[in-house]
Amino acid sequence: MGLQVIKHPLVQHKLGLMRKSGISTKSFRELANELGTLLTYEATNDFVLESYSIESWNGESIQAQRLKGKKVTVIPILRAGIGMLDGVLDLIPSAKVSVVGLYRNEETLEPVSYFDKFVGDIDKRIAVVIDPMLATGGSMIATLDMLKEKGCKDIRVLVLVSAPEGVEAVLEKHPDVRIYTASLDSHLNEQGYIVPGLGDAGDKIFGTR
Ligand SMILES: O=P(O)(O)OC[C@H]1O[C@H](OP(=O)(O)OP(=O)(O)O)[C@H](O)[C@@H]1O
Ligand SMILES: O=c1cc[nH]c(=O)[nH]1
Ligand SMILES: [Mg+2]
Repeated sequence: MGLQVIKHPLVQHKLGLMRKSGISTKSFRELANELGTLLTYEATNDFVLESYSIESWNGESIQAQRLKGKKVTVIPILRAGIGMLDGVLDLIPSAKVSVVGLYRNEETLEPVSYFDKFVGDIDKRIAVVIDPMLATGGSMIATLDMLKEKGCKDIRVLVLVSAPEGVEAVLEKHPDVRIYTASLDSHLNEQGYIVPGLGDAGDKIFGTR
């Protein structure tokens, strides 16, 4: 399905604000959620509708539209994914939340799993994975492997900033997944950080830097 870079002016403006050095935890958190909302808007534009009858304000019976079909589970990758969660739930308030806990080993850059909790009917839901950063792709691939093992078929990934190396790795292993991102950045540095990137998104959201 591939990669979609969301070029919307509001997305690009907010991402620019997030890249500034010295940004406060409060501002970084607010912008991560706002971008979570905007990426959700784009990633749901093919959701299926059905018509149904309602009685309108003047007593007439009219046709309205409502969402039909599969429900959603949102999967934040801990910790940093939590920073986008409220923004996503603003648009899909009835979504169930599954959680994947992973951190990246600083030397090997390999993902280390420490927690997961999935909703029971996850195989019947559209899965929306959220994480601000897609760097080597290791954390995302590990998450997608878990979701596929649980039977997920329709999986969408929302990331604020992605690196070409990570996107290529994810799509090579999981070509059926759709990735929505605010930016495809230049490259990874020697420590595996995205350039120009955002720095350590988890630390900035939780104030641990
Ligand atoms: O594509 P990758 O090379 O796997 O790197 C990306 C991962 O690294 C960051 O998490 P981190 O390990 O810093 O954990 P945190 O969210 O707890 O800070 C980020 O939020 C992604 O989950
Ligand atoms: O640039 C990066 C890479 C991984 N994790 C981050 O938080 N930032
Ligand atoms: Mg981190």
